[in-house]
Amino acid sequence: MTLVIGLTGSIASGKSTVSLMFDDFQIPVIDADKLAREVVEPGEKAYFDIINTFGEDILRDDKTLDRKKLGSIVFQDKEKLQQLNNIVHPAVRERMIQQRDAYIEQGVPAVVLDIPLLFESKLTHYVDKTLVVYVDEDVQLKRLMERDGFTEEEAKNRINAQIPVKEKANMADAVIDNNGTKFASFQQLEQILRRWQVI
Ligand SMILES: CC(C)(COP(=O)(O)OP(=O)(O)OC[C@H]1O[C@@H](n2cnc3c(N)ncnc32)[C@H](O)[C@@H]1O)[C@@H](O)C(=O)NCCC(=O)NCCS
Ligand SMILES: Nc1ncnc2c1ncn2[C@@H]1O[C@H](COP(=O)(O)OP(=O)(O)OP(=O)(O)O)[C@@H](O)[C@H]1O
Repeated sequence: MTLVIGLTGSIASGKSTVSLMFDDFQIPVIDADKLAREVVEPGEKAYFDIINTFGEDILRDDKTLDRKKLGSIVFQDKEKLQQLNNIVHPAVRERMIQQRDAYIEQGVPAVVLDIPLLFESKLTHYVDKTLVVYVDEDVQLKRLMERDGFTEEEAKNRINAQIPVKEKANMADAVIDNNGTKFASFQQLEQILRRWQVI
């Protein structure tokens, strides 16, 4: 039996940081952000749908998507964000399910679906257990501004496009408190995986 773990959090709460730690336990990770980048590469259906909806202005000189520009449009306009989600999400889900099922078929003990919008998009039925990477809001804001060079307003727009991470923590089967060091988070992950009997 394969345990399917849904890993989530809020923007810059530390999902990617924790997702790398699964490597130490030989547990594979399927990354929704990565798939969302693949499905909008030039030539893909979602790429053309995005140009039809948002215009050629959101392309860079080399015809790839200008993600910063598209982000600054959709994160200040809920309707436009919804339009983008409607284009990108179906293609991401299809690839995610295909990959999840291939791992289940191989009989691995556990597989992780790293999905930022696991709760927002009501995808919890894709997984057996939910794991939330939590940080306090002030730490989240600081790490986001530092990592992406956003102003406070830009960072808050992105944070506000998701359910507050505190609420997600309340809905989760397990929570990693990522306010401390990365090593402290690693130790919490190890304990959770032992409790779930996958290591
Ligand atoms: C708007 C886009 C082009 C901005 O790209 P950018 O490279 O700056 O950010 P990236 O994709 O790496 O996402 C960073 C983080 O932003 C947050 N985020 C991304 N998309 C969304 C969204 N639709 N709603 C809320 N938060 C989001 C997530 O926490 C994600 O981890 C891009 O995020 C996108 O195409 N989003 C729509 C697809 C989507 O929902 N992806 C998330 C997982 S399926
Ligand atoms: N415990 C920690 N201590 C210090 N810095 C951390 C810690 N965890 C994560 N960070 C840093 O905070 C930033 C956000 O972390 P990360 O990129 O893992 O978040 P994320 O949830 O994957 O973000 P996104 O939703 O944008 O994909 C990164 O710069 C990362 O190096």
